[in-house]
Amino acid sequence: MLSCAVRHCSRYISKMVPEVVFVLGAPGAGKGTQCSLISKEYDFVHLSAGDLLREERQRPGSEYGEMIEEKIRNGQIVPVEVTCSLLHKAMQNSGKQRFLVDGFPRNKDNLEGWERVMSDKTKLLFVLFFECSPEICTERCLGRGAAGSGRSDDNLDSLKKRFNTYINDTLPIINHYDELGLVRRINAEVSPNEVFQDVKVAFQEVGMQQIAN
Ligand SMILES: Nc1ncnc2c1ncn2[C@@H]1O[C@H](COP(=O)(O)OP(=O)(O)O)[C@@H](O)[C@H]1O
Ligand SMILES: Nc1ccn([C@@H]2O[C@H](COP(=O)(O)OP(=O)(O)O)[C@@H](O)[C@H]2O)c(=O)n1
Repeated sequence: MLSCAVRHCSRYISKMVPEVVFVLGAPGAGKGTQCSLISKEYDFVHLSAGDLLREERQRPGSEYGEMIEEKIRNGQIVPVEVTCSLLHKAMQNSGKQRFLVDGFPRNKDNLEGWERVMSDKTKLLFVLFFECSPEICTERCLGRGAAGSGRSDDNLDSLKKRFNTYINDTLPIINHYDELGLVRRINAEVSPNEVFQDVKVAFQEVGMQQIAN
């Protein structure tokens, strides 16, 4: 009886595929701010590709530290092998089932790397796309820098390069998911709270319940 229950249970666990929402938008569109709000009200773990890369850059003995710093400062995208492995490890270490993958996939290399390694292991629920003008985004990133973000890329020189990368490399990825009918567009030019009201509707539409407080 017990062994039967264990067999049944392990079959159930092996069927629980981790669920993922990709969170995309220009630098400063408010991805991190919204992910933090979402993870407080929904059972999702926030995994920021940029934060994971910045942590890896700081990790003593990391073989990738210098390469990551150079890419970040120049607004370029780190090779997917590094980023995907950091995301994969963070997912496994969390022991959780639902993830907001913030700032990924950001170019063709990211997309293909994820498809090679992770797409069979996970289920993509949808792509949350925060739409915000370059002017507002630039102002927000400079504000974040002035407020002491300590980020080596919250300056005008890096921002110009980050926007070029966003337009040339990230928008085609968003268009790819749009063609698959997976993109949920959100106006990110209003206050964080107003943005979050629209975000909640997107989560409700895929059947996600808010966590009772
Ligand atoms: N809706 C908003 N209105 C005004 N400022 C915002 C809004 N969302 C975020 N911010 C601010 O803009 C900056 C960038 O936000 P952040 O969430 O870090 O963006 P991203 O993760 O997309 O780079 C932060 O200083 C944040 O406090
Ligand atoms: N998938 C990713 C995400 C971020 N990054 C790097 O990390 C930088 C900062 O990304 P971020 O998501 O933390 O910040 P924003 O540019 O969205 O404000 C990017 O400009 C890239 O250099 C990357 O290489 N690959």
